[in-house]
Amino acid sequence: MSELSGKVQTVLGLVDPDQLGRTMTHEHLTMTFACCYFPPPQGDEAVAENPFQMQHMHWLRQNPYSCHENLLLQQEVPAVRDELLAYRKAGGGTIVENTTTGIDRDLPTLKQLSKDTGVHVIAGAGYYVDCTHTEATKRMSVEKLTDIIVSEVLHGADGTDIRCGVIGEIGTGWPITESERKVLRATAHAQTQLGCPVIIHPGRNPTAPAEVLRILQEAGGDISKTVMSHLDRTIFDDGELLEFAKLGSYLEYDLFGTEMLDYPYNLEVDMPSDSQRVKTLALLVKEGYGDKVLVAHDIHTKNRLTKYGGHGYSHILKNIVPKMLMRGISQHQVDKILIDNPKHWLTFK
Ligand SMILES: CC(=O)NCCS(=O)(=O)O
Repeated sequence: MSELSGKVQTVLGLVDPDQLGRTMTHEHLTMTFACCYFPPPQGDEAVAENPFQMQHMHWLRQNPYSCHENLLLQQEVPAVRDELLAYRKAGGGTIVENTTTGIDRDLPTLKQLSKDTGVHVIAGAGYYVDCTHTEATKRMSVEKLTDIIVSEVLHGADGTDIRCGVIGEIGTGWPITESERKVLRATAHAQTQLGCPVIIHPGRNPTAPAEVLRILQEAGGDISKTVMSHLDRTIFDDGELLEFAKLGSYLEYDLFGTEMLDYPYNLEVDMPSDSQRVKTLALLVKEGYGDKVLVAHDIHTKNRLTKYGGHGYSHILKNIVPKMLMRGISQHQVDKILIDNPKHWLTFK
């Protein structure tokens, strides 16, 4: 039996799963999202150049990806440290930091943030979406990719001895590219060796999540230990959602706090409000999927930090939990979503 078995691996080492407490399973503390810059609407170029003023905050919420500076979360380490202290005060215990290769993972900073704040931080192994894969990555065999991912968990990543505790977020687009398929197969092979948690960023099409699970399953992956992220911007029809839920992965609503009229990466998408997200969680619980639901904010741009008038990492604990209770989700069920489900997912087999 490996030393990881029955434990959770944080950036500060192995911990007992009962120590995690309330857990956000999909956040970023330091990363760059420059890969996904989207040009501003015509006529808004001047605002986009200089957006961090009070009168531009609404614009920034509507167009977060159209300002280069907004995509550089890695410049905000002191603000993130303050946010983590506030998160602890609000009752938070753990954050899964989903930054993988391609969007500037910074393990020494994650380790320091965890030491400074007492929040458990779990880092992600593997690769983000195709446009961030280097030519060298694209040329690698599945076996080579598997070895790298396994080593990031067992020995440390990016030339450090800081070890990752999950694989992901593994990035996929729509359609899924050949390079992304190889990374998915490598993810499944690494998961088979390690018995570890996996988390997926699906493409923006309602059929993308099921297709990813199919590829993972064919390569031997453990779907019951895999999280499907970003369902709030991916599957909109309740019937389709319940069909997808039958496949057995964790179901993650991780864009809490995001309000935007036009979702630039897919204009077909109507981004739900937080109230609509809570309604969907209540549906999943009622239909018997309460032990599969996970939640987070997926903070990946500056404007979502409280420093810039955003909701911050404590929004779910402070505002969404009361709303969940008001909409008939029991305290017992809330505790499952925030404590028990993350704990079971994050514990190595
Ligand atoms: C960092 C990341 O991948 N966030 C997801 C943004 S998306 O617009 O929901 O795809």
